Amino acid sequence: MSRKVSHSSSCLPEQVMLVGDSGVGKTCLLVRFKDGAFLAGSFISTVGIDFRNKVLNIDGVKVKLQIWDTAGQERFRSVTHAYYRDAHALLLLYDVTNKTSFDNIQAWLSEIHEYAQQDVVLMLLGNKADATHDRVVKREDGERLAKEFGVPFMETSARSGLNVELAFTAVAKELKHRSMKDPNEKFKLQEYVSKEMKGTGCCRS
Ligand SMILES: Nc1nc2c(ncn2[C@@H]2O[C@H](COP(=O)(O)OP(=O)(O)OP(=O)(O)O)[C@@H](O)[C@H]2O)c(=O)[nH]1
Repeated sequence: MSRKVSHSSSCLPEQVMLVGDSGVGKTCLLVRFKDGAFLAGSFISTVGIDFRNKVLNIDGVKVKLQIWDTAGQERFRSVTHAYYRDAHALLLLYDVTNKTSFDNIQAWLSEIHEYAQQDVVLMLLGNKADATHDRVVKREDGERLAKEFGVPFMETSARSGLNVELAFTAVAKELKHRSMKDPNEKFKLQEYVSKEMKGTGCCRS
């Protein structure tokens, strides 16, 4: 995707899309990030696509994120396809308590390669890391898969807030650096994520 103008200076929003199977927690992750709350209770599936805006201050520069929450259900897949090409970043989620959602990541990646821009910023998130008793996908499995496909990875929890801010901030930093005119200023998303990431042990955020 060639974006010659600086989005930060032209105030155009950076478009970040949340994708993954139905029920992995895309809406909850967005609500946690936007409002700092967890949507507990009955699960209402997203219909089609929804979006929220949030402005982040990244190293003194305002970065506007327009975050699209897509429906994970198969029947809305054609709607989602239409939005891929305009996305600057994709957060691909699976649910650590749902093996099928993890097994489907390869299919999601194929879809992303087919429909999204070649240089789209991509990050893999293993959500519901708080659900220790129900966990069926180990963190190492997520790490292995991410390494295999060369994408940054972290576990998150919309319930506890673990790494939620970090996931969006990391993407915003990468997008900001890409839109800057100074090519000498390099930002390494993978390194930043590894440095800042919190584990799922005793010290959750
Ligand atoms: N324990 C736990 N439950 C979560 C977490 N995130 C979401 N959930 C629960 O998982 C269910 C589905 O969450 P949603 O955010 O609606 O899932 P979605 O991916 O947006 O689903 P679709 O809209 O159908 O694509 C809800 O019952 C949430 O309360 C989390 O981090 N931890």
